[in-house]
Amino acid sequence: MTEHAKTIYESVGGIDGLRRLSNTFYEAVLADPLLAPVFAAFTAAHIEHISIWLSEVFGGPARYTAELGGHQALLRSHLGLSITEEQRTRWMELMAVAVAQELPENEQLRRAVMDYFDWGTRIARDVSAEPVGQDLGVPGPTPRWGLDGLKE
Ligand code: HEM
Repeated sequence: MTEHAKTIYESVGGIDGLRRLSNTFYEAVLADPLLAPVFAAFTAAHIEHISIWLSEVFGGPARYTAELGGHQALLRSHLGLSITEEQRTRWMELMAVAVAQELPENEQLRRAVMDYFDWGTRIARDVSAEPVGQDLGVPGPTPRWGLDGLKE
């Protein structure tokens, strides 16, 4: 019998694991002089929304698509933020610390998660250069990410 290969979502402890990761990460973001100004409009709902998004990307339920506007809404929430490469790099550094603190000690798992964030933050940075209200067309469905990277 072949064992069911676990999704990243399952391996990190489902949405509760992703909530812990998000909480730890945003605590650091909001204390960071380079990133705090970008998140001036931050609310607690942001942590829940990112946990729901990450759950879907990492192989859990498709709730972001069903309840929060899906891939297009995710992209739209970054319009107009003008994220610099320096800010993106700091975002990654703080996320690496949160991943080391909150995720299981499994190097393959941690690397796959950080690979997703490296990929996703580049998209966020590029979209953020476009003005608020920009028509993004219809993006593909919410990406799904596994231990081997982006799934087609
Ligand atoms: C893989 C990378 C990323 C993911 C998965 C992600 C995810 C999200 C999600 C789900 C939202 C919507 C939150 C909501 O509905 O309340 C959001 C908004 C936002 N994101 Fe990102 N994001 C990423 C990268 C970044 C980066 C690199 C920055 C800036 C350095 C950034 C800054 C923001 C800001 C300022 C908002 C609006 C916050 C607010 O509404 O209070 N994001 N992001």
